[in-house]
Amino acid sequence: MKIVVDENMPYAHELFSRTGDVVAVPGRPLPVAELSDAQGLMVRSVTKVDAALLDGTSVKFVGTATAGTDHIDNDYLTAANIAFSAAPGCNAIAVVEYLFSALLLLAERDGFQLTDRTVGIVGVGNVGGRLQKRLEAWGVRTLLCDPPRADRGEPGDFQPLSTLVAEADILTFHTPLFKQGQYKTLHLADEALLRALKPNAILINACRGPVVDNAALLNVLNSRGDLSVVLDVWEPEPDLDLALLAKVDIATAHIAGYTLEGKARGTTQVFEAWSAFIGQPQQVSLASLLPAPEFGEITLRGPLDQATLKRLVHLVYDVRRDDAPLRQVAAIAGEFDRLRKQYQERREWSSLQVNCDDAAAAAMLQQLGFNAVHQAE
Ligand SMILES: NC(=O)C1=CN([C@@H]2O[C@H](COP(=O)(O)OP(=O)(O)OC[C@H]3O[C@@H](n4cnc5c(N)ncnc54)[C@H](O)[C@@H]3O)[C@@H](O)[C@H]2O)C=CC1
Ligand SMILES: O=C(O)C(=O)[C@H](O)COP(=O)(O)O
Repeated sequence: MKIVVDENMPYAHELFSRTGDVVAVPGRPLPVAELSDAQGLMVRSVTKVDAALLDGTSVKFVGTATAGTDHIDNDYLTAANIAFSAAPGCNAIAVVEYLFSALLLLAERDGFQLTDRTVGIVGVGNVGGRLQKRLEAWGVRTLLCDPPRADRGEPGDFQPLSTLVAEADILTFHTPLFKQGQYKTLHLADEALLRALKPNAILINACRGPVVDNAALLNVLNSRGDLSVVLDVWEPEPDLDLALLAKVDIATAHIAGYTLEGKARGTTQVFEAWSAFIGQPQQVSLASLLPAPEFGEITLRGPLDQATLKRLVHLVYDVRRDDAPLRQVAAIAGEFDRLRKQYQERREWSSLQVNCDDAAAAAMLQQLGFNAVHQAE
């Protein structure tokens, strides 16, 4: 049995070779000839999976080790009787930790406390929901917009997008990319929305580039110097607009979800689905795959304020390490994807044990997702 996997998928060789012969390939462009005799195809978001890729091949199962699925033609897969599985939520923690790093940096630069700001979260699923919990644990007011969940009558104080635009100091997008339909998100942040943002607002997009109209954003930034912008995703990728990049406060190459844990979860989720599909169901323990982190344990003495939280967060991950390289190479063809393929290992906050002599600090850090322990002295 031949299984073709994206080479940017940690642990894929180790896991999938339990069930067949594994061939690792680049995802953009993917060498189509490898698929003619393959039964399984495991991709990431950079590979468009449709009739053009799969017609005439022997592929019977497609897995994507990603949360987003806008690169998958589901109608085609159903019609062609090809099974499909994604990895919902695999990298949600990574995206939330990316956002905290960015927000703590902007708060320090502009001299504000996050607890004095209102954060509007558009799309309250795996990412948005975790973001809400961690922000609220820190004492930050959130406003939530998720029309599909509101229409299903799910519990939650869901507001119209216009309310978030009017009231949020920070507006962050965590929706799928829907190009059409009742819940269309393509250019959800259009020129009118961007112009209506509050004075000194912060706009964040870490879901899919086209959810924010990038041409409109550049127009608005040319006339509104008060806005701050954090972009992890771009319209288009990989050839992003260099004029926009120059105007953005924090800019990264679609790596918000790139913790080792997040990627490994993605691989294990699709491996488990694949192994069930071929009738050899296997469960994988993430802990058995992951190496020890670079920083394993630290002691925090005294209480936890925003400045201390920022230092702690940045011990594990500081988004500036991904901003600078993008600015250096964005103009060079192929470099956006190279940055993503050769991504320096990054871990989640839970990989750091924080020993605290202050019980309240330990309790807070636990709520935020650190492995915090109260050790009375
Ligand atoms: N930058 C990165 O590295 C990453 C990006 N993503 C992107 O972020 C998106 C969200 O990720 P998850 O939270 O894991 O997905 P999810 O599917 O768990 O949550 C998405 C939420 O958006 C809501 N939604 C759908 N249409 C909406 C609309 N028109 N307005 C407001 N809300 C709407 C859904 O009801 C759902 O609650 C993914 O679809 C993916 O495209 C996800 C992970 C990593
Ligand atoms: O999971 C998603 O959705 C993402 O956006 C991924 O983090 C993107 O990573 P690649 O699949 O493009 O490597």
